[in-house]
Amino acid sequence: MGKQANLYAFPSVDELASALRAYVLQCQEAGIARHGAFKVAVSGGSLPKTLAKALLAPSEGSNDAVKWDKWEIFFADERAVPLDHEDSNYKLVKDELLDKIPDDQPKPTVHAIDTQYLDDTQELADQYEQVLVKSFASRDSVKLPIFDLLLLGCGPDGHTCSLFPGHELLRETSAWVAPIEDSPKPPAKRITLTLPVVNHAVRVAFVATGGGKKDIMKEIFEEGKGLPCALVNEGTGDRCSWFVDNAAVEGVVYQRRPFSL
Ligand SMILES: O=C1O[C@H](COP(=O)(O)O)[C@@H](O)[C@H](O)[C@H]1O
Repeated sequence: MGKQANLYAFPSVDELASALRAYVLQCQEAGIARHGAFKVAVSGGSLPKTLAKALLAPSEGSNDAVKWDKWEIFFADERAVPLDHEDSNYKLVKDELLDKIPDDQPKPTVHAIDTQYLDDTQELADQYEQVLVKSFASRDSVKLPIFDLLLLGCGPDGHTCSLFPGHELLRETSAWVAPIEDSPKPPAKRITLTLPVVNHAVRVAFVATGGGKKDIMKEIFEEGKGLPCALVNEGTGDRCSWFVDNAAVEGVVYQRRPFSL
């Protein structure tokens, strides 16, 4: 059997956040060593809050520093709304994390959507794909962009990014970024990284917390059933790590690993 996703379960969100920090910083150092920058895409939903807990904690020395000036932050998915709209993933990440980076620290480069294309989700997706093309080199020279890290959430239906169970977008093979106009979770109009891009990342980390996630975690880890999160597990193997609290995996039959880098 091929290598499987790592499942790290913690008694509390604080313990999860501390391990997540160590993991993200290891990915940061690997990205900087590879190409002088850390290219990371983040989700909305419940992830930014836990991520902020991890990254805004005081540094415990030079090996534990968030090098914000090296960070290029992209969005794993985004809703087709203005950047100050309550549904905007950019606003969520800004409010929870970016605005709380202490003033004496450098700021990351943040790649938001271009809101002049909100009325045309295909164009919105194409324009965001061009942002990736500029950062990762041309589509002619690279078949797929390789993110250093994707930080993803898992919806209660098993969706991740804006890739929903049973949706035709799961079969997209060519686009890096795709529009969706019929998201079952509002708002309906969004753009998302496609499954091939997600599965091509150097590392993928899911964060899922709370008892509300345990039923879908059981389905993902015990049955799969083509759920988007399960497709990422299958596509990335042990490049994929789940950071969960015990409540999210209560009763889930899947081997937990002790966390270590
Ligand atoms: O709609 C979305 O939902 C997912 C999952 O959110 P969560 O609140 O259940 O963690 C999120 O990852 C995605 O970015 C967002 O657009």
